[in-house]
Amino acid sequence: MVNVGIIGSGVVGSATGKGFKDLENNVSFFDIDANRIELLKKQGLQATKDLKFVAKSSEIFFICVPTPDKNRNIDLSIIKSAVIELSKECKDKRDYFLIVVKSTVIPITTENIIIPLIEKYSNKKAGSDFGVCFNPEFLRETNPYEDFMNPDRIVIGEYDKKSGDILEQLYSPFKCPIIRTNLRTAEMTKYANNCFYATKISFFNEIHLMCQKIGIDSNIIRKIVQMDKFYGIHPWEHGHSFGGKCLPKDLNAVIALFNEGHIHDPVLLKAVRKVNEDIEFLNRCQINEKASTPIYSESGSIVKQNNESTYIRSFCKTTMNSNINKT
Ligand SMILES: NC(=O)C1=CN([C@@H]2O[C@H](COP(=O)(O)OP(=O)(O)OC[C@H]3O[C@@H](n4cnc5c(N)ncnc54)[C@H](O)[C@@H]3O)[C@@H](O)[C@H]2O)C=CC1
Ligand SMILES: CC(=O)N[C@@H]1[C@@H](OP(=O)(O)OP(=O)(O)OC[C@H]2O[C@@H](n3ccc(=O)[nH]c3=O)[C@H](O)[C@@H]2O)O[C@H](C(=O)O)[C@@H](O)[C@@H]1O
Repeated sequence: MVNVGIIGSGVVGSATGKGFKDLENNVSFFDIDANRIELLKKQGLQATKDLKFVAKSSEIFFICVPTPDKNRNIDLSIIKSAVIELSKECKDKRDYFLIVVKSTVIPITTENIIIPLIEKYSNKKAGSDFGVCFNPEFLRETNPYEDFMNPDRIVIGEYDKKSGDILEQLYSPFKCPIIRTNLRTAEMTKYANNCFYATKISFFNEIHLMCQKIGIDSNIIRKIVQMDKFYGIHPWEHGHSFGGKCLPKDLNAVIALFNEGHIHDPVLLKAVRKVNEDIEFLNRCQINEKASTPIYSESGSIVKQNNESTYIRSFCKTTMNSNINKT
């Protein structure tokens, strides 16, 4: 039995806390919204606006506060303030404690922002006085508790082995794979998961837009495509462009058909081709770097031969950036 504190008891915090409570842990919920607290109390749960009480009575904290969008970027102000307030209340803790970030944050937030804030406001030292994990949540709004209790996998990004061991122990009743990794990999995994989902939706919507104009039901296509055994699998290590006899030519053909026919500007498929060209170009640079042969710019002119790898890499980067700006 572990003493768990939930900081931010909304969709994720409530599901997380209820789940660990149902797994025989002692869970207290904290929130700044009195209505949220009342709702949880009515469900017979230990919920309070008293952060001092939660800080004192918990050994593992889950930070589940919002990280909303602000001008198409992440707003970290809420999580920063929540972490600061919790850290202040942890100043007097004598025993080791673990802080687990479940809120979705961009890579290296936990290392560069969260941990320094905890150390500053608690006067404690990461590693010796407290541990830190980033533990992305994959539940959906529609089934939060069921999704929390039945994850496909549990990802534990750990500051150090001790932090990861403690969190893995808490998750030991779960039967799914538990992946241990570093903090930034876990943070990025969450974004990759959601962005892949979003890409698939926009991909089939792009197919839909193209098909709609020529009388094809794209839902039939989706059903056939997802029968492919490779559908959900990414067959190889990243960093290699795709080639072969068919993928490049078929991509060009479908882009040309729908673009030139002014049926739909296939922006997503063009982006797929662009990424592939950039990867190809970067790899060519690196091969040239190794072979120290001249590099040819896209216009065909020889870029000044220079064996300085930093020069070659920065040339590739500049070229790629200028190309990206063109799209
Ligand atoms: N909703 C979802 O399906 C999922 C959300 N997430 C992520 O989890 C995080 C939380 O999202 P939700 O649970 O959906 O948000 P929510 O809005 O449902 O709940 C957040 C709770 O935090 C409380 N709160 C706000 N400021 C606070 C503070 N300073 N201290 C304590 N509590 C505070 C709010 O009153 C609210 O009750 C976000 O980063 C989100 O991206 C991750 C996976 C799934
Ligand atoms: C990759 C993935 O499945 N992400 C999940 C998603 O949860 P959420 O509840 O937002 O998922 P959802 O409601 O099924 O879909 C999100 C959006 O996508 C739309 N949607 C979904 C499926 C589909 O075929 N077409 C479509 O347009 C939905 O209408 C909705 O607007 O986002 C959650 C989150 O991070 O908030 C995340 O934890 C969940 O795992």
